[in-house]
Amino acid sequence: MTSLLNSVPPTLSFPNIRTSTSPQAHDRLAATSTGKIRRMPLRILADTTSERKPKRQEDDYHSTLKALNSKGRFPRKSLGQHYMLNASVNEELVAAANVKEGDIVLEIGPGTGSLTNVLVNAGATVLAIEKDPYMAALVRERFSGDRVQVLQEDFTRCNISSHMSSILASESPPDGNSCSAKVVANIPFNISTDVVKQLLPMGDIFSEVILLLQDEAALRLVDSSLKSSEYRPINIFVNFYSEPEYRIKVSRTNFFPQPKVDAAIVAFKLKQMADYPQVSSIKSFFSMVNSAFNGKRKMLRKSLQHICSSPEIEAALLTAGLPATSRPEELTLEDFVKLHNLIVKT
Ligand SMILES: C[S@@+](CC[C@H](N)C(=O)[O-])C[C@H]1O[C@@H](n2cnc3c(N)ncnc32)[C@H](O)[C@@H]1O
Repeated sequence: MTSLLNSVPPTLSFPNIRTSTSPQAHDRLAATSTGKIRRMPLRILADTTSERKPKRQEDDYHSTLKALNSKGRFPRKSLGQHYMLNASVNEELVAAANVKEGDIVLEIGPGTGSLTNVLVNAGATVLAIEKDPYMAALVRERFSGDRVQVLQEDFTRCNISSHMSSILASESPPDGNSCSAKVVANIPFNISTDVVKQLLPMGDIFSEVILLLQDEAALRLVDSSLKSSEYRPINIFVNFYSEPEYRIKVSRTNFFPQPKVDAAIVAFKLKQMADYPQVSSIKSFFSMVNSAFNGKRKMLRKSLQHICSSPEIEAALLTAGLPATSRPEELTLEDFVKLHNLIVKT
C-alpha cells in the first residue's frame, strides 16, 4: 500500500488559524482574516465563449485556509470538517473514478471546494451536497459560472435518487441514451456507514463510488476475512452490491485540522442489478444475514431457528457443502446466498 506522507510542507504556517485536534481547540479556531476566495482571471474570459474553460489552479494549503477565513469560518468538529490540503490526494480521488469530460459526479461535503475544483477541471458536471449553509454558500459562489449545482442538505436525509434523476434527465445526450454517474467524495468519517449503505445499492445510477474513508474503517470494509472478529453483515452487503478496492492510504497530516486517524481512498465498482447474487428476495436475504450475526457466537442452526427448524438448517448447510455446526463468521457471501435459497421460502 502506498502512503501519501507529509505532502503538506511542514514549514508552511498560516497566521490566523492554528491546527489542533482537541474538541475545544477545534471550536476555538477563529478565522480573522478578510482574505477573499481566489478567482482565476481566465475564468471570466472563458465565460464569454462556448469553448471549454481553461483549467484553474489547484488549491493548496494557503488557498484552503484563505477560503475558510474569507467567510470567517472555523472547522466544525460535529460536521467532520477536516479539509484536504493536498491537491495530489484530490487528483488521486478523481483519477480513481476515471472522471472524464461530460461525466456527472455527485460530491458529498464539498467544504471549500478543493475537490470540486479538480472535478470541474476534469470536465465533470458536479452535484454537490453540503450540510453546512456557510460552506454551501462559499462553494456556490466560487463555482457560479461552472457546471456545479450546490444543494444545502444533509446527505443522510436527502432523496438522492430524485436529485440524480433530475440531473441525469437534464444532462442526458439527445440520442436517448442515458449517461451514468459517479460519486467522488471526501466525506466526514462519522457518516461513512450511512453513505455506503445508501449508495452501494444504486448501481442503476452510479458506476463507481470513490470515497476517502477512515483508514481502519476502509480496511474493515474491504479486507475483512472470514473468521476475523471484524467480519460483519456490512461485509456481505458491500460484496453483494459492489467490488470494493482499497486504493491508497492517506496520512492524517494532509488534513486541516489534523484528525486523530489516517484515511484511505476506497473504490467501489457498483454492480448492476442483473449481476447481484441470485436471491429470491434481497430483503429477506439481508434479514437472514443480520439475524445470523445477531448471535455471532451462536451456530446458525440456533440463530436462524425463527426461519425454520434446526434439523432443516443443518440439512441445508450440508447441502451447501458446509458443516452443520457452522457459525456466521465462517460463511462467504456465496455460502449465505446458497443457505438463504435453501431455507427461506418466499
Ligand atoms: C471531511 S470535510 C471535506 C471537505 C472537502 N471535501 C475537502 O476535501 O476539503 C467534510 C465536509 O462534509 C460536510 N458535511 C458534514 N456532514 C454532512 C452531511 N450529513 N451531508 C452533507 N455534507 C456534510 C462538512 O460540512 C464538510 O464540508
